[in-house]
Amino acid sequence: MNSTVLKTDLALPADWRDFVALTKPRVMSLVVFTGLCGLLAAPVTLPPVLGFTAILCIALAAGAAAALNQWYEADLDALMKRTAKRPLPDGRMDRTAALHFGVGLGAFSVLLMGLALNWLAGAVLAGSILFYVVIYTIWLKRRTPQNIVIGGAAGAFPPLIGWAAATGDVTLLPLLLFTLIFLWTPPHFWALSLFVRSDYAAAGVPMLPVVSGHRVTRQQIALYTLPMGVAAVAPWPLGLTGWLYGITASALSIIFLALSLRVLANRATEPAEMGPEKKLFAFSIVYLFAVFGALVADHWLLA
Ligand code: HEM
Ligand SMILES: CC(C)=CCC/C(C)=C/CC/C(C)=C/COP(=O)(O)OP(=O)(O)O
Repeated sequence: MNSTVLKTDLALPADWRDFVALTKPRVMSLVVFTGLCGLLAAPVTLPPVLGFTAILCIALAAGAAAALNQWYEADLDALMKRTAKRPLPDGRMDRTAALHFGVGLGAFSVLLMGLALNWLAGAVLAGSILFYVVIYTIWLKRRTPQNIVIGGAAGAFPPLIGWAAATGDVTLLPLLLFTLIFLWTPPHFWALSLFVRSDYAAAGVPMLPVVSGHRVTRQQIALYTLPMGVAAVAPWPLGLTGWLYGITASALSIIFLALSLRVLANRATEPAEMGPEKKLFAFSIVYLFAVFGALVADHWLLA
């Protein structure tokens, strides 16, 4: 954080809606869904109360990480159109409230996970909060265009945490699910960054399209999509899932690849209303919901 005077220094008392907004609930929905699928695809079925507690802990931890991210970067959020109306830059909440909320929620989620489920799940949950806040937000985001490649690992942990909560260990399938989200994050984010490039440029954030331009970003998107598809399909030939998952993941990965090739072929330097980048970004979200949904359907219907 720099020492710029922000509206947040003069903030009004926030109401509960501002605290909900601080948890980035729409992004959290996919984080929680992948965590739930990791838990439901595990070979151990938890009693419903424990399963619910584990998912609640993942949701609270993701909300805590989002709050701490916004506590640290209120100055950046104030400079970008997309984020200027968030509770801190808009002056509806002061930074200390966001910090206390984030630390409290994060500590509570980790303790509850450790005590109610197991400490492996608790430790990985703590690690993912710290990864997002310290490695991505504080260390890498303002320094390198590789910020989201490395920092994106934070968002890849939830299925592994769900699995660890159910079984107390981590095997090849949750590691492949981690790898899938890890490789999905760059195309997901770089597609979006191509059409909000001017926001990042105005805020001085070194995202790939700002530093290296459209062409390189589009090449990198296509480059990550290939191993992402391999990681998505791999559990099927390895015998870790059945045909239902395998066929769904293959079909969706082919569509993802086709959309990324359209992005690669695009030469436009101004964002279009429904250009290939917007389509790929929207599809990236549907893709992850559908692949993880298929994993659970496969496990429960074919097991
Ligand atoms: C470093 C990694 C990531 C970065 C930088 C990133 C960045 C973004 C950004 C900037 C948005 C625009 C929406 C907003 O204003 O909040 C977005 C949307 C979204 N992201 Fe990501 N993302 C990352 C990883 C993830 C992960 C791991 C997930 C879930 C597994 C995810 C799920 C979503 C969803 C569901 C949306 C749509 C939200 C909406 O409908 O408004 N993202 N992402
Ligand atoms: C369990 C647990 C702790 C999960 C964490 C999940 C996680 C790391 C999700 C990352 C998603 C996300 C919105 C990144 C935004 O980057 P940004 O902060 O640069 O986006 P912004 O520009 O919208 O603020």
